[in-house]
Amino acid sequence: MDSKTPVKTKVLGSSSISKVRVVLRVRPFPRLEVSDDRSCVSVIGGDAGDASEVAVCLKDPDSCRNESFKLDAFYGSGDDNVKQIYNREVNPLIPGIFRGLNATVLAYGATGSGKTFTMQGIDELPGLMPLTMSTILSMCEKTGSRAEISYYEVYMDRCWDLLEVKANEIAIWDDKDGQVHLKGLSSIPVNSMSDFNEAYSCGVQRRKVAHTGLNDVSSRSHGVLVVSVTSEGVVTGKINLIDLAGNEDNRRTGNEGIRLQESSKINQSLFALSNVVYALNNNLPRVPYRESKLTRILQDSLGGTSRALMVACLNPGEYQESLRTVSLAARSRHISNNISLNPKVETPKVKIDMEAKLQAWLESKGKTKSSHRMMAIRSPLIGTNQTQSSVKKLGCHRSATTAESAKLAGNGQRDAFVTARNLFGEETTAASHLWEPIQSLHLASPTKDDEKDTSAEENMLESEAKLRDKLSGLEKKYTELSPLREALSPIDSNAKPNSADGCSPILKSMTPKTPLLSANTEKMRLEGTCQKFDAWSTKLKTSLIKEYINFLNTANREELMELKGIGQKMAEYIIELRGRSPLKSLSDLEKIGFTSRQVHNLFKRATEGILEKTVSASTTTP
Ligand SMILES: Nc1ncnc2c1ncn2[C@@H]1O[C@H](COP(=O)(O)OP(=O)(O)OP(=O)(O)O)[C@@H](O)[C@H]1O
Repeated sequence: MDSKTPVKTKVLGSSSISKVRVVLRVRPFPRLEVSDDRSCVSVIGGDAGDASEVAVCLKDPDSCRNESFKLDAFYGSGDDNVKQIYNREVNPLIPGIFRGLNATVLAYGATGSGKTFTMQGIDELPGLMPLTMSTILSMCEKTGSRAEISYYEVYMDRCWDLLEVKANEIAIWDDKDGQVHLKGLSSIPVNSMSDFNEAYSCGVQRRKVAHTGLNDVSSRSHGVLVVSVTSEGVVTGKINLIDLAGNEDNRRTGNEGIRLQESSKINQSLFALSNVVYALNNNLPRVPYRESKLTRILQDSLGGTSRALMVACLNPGEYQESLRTVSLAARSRHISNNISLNPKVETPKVKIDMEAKLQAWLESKGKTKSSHRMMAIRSPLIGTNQTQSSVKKLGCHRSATTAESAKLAGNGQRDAFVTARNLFGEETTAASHLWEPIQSLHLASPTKDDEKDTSAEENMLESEAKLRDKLSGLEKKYTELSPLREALSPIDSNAKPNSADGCSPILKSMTPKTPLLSANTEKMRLEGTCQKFDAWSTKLKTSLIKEYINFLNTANREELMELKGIGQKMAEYIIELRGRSPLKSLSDLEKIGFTSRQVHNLFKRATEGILEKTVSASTTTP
């Protein structure tokens, strides 16, 4: 974290806990309004400027009732308070965006409290949005990074792209890490402030505003400007700048018809926001993010992985509304976010480390690093047509007919196990060792998920057991020709059939009905064989996972849709997601809305499919 950043942060290993920072901004009274001493808000003990927190007092000028709240900073009604907020609160967040952190700045408050003035500003006094853009552009120049913007609004609980000429609704997806994905949201590169002003002002004009009894130009939607920083085509970090619509008391706005409907949607979404804050503050087991589009968007900023700054805006002449705003603001201040680097930044680092590890291992074994072999290890089938067709069959099994299976009988079995063949390669024993350093990387993800989700683990174990059983069956039938036999050759050489039925001891050891062998040496040999078989099964599983992921990364839309559980929308989203960053593990599927269990079931079905096909094909082989 930046040493200067005002965001309250506690470092915890690779991630850090950062509380939502909440500052108060008071707009001036309009010119003709009563004098400043009618202001309902004041700072207890004065504003020390650099104090770590301030106590704010809200006083009802009519009843003299007063209440105090603690916040992180106070910005009084001076003309330049937006610039001050920018310099002290927002500017320190920007370097983090270039290092892979995300941030959110949101203006919250009642209608007419100055949120749009704070975020958007006016020509003479630019708001936090243009000020942020300007700093990001100058940092891009220094670092060689690029900036892109997206701009959208949440109107009547639906999201609309503000940079598109034609109305374009966007869908929201969020993953298990709280990362929000907006499907179909456009983004445009910005190289200068004039690029920005051109695109942004068009967006501002499209945003819905209307005259109400409390504000001449009142926002009817929540507006979100996203500025992303990219380096070598990969998003490093981004900042969401959010101008919320204000809470409205409809006894005072005089809203009717569509204005009233808009107002009720605005109030509902802000109520959902207060429920989220309440749940987070009270450690409730369920945080109701899904109650509204607004809370889904804010998921990463409230209790998520992003740094967050709330600018609570007050109209000093509105006691009741100010009380409501400050009350929620003070509660939001206790929310902790678990700040971590954007995974898109972390991943290449891990990859490089693994390559280095593999290289070191090869050298220690006196083997030359052949680029050909390295490619085969990283992605056994990458770039070949065979890859696509063979892996595609993983998901096609349900529609495959017996006749098709029979047709596959000769080469079919080979095709079905192309995965295993490519995994183990020509030099089976040597290739198996090459996998050792990589195993930990690729198994890491499913294992971590398995810990979280025991049912998923059961599924996977069940799947693996079936896999073993079926492999054993095939081993019996295809001792001569089976590619699997080639793949399992080290086991074969150790475990010669020694029973009357000609089954290998491996099969006996895998079934509980098999009588125990009495001789100690035989038992040890058998145990060793079992261990090897287990190791090979695990490697095979790892290989299948890799192939499946490879397929998801390379298949076209139609091919993806042949996988059970993937419809057109999901296929399109996979293509869009992998365009930004290729899928690296099964758990990446959770980013597009699958639960951990669904991911495991999806893979399980595909694995069973390939084996079912092979077994049925095998029965027709003479
Ligand atoms: N610092 C300021 N100096 C001068 N005028 C201000 C200042 N802050 C806010 N205002 C004025 O107050 C009025 C209301 O502000 P604004 O539209 O930003 O409120 P809002 O909170 O966004 O309201 P809504 O939720 O209805 O959209 C505007 O006319 C704006 O120009």
